[in-house]
Amino acid sequence: MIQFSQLNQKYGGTQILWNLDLEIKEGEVTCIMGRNGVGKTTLLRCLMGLLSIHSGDIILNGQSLVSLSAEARAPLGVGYVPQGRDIFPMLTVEENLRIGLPIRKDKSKCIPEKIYDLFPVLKEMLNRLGGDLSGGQQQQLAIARALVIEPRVLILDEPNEGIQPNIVRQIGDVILKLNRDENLTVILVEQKLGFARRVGQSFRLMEKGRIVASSAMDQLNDALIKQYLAV
Ligand SMILES: Nc1ncnc2c1ncn2[C@@H]1O[C@H](COP(=O)(O)OP(=O)(O)OP(=O)(O)O)[C@@H](O)[C@H]1O
Repeated sequence: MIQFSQLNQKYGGTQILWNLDLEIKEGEVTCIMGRNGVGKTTLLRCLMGLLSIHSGDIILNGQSLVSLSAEARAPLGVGYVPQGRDIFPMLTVEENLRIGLPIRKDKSKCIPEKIYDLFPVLKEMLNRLGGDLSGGQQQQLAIARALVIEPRVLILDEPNEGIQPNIVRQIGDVILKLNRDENLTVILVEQKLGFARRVGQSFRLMEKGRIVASSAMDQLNDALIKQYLAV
């Protein structure tokens, strides 16, 4: 579904991604894992068009994305929940959610009821400012906002950072439900091993801007954890 080929990315003179090859399979929850600073967020930002790449290609369902602007990528069915959530604190919950409506294929003017079924807490807080929500509620809002566009692939960058356990569980339930019921493809950058094992079907381990191991989640063994994840 998504293929990264020989991707190279640099911040100024500092190269972060090195000839990176990666395949994301349709209908799978793929966890991208690795220690801090190995380039996980950089990879996602390249996919979303928020960073330009030096060379290589990113192909979504047969279409190369690299010449497309960030604005042109979301309508292809890519929903993005960035690290740190990036909700609009001075807009209400409803206004945050409505941002995605123009991108929907059906051009609906209403937020689908499904969003509130997945995140009931948001329905109770529609008129509250985004900045007044708790961290966990903001994360749920960020995921809901990405789902409003009806993505075929949902990209989540460390959705559980700083979030209390009961909300982490709810976020996991939502990912599992959407994957099971709608065959949603999910790319999840995740540091928490337990969460990755619970929701992920496969993993990709990164080190120094390269993919160093890829397999089914049940193959993520102690040796790999020690080599590429333990701090
Ligand atoms: N805007 C920037 N300018 C220069 N270097 C940057 C910039 N953003 C990130 N980097 C560097 O690129 C490298 C990869 O960062 P990135 O955020 O992609 O890693 P990560 O694997 O997502 O880490 P973390 O788990 O801490 O979020 C790091 O060395 C970081 O310092």
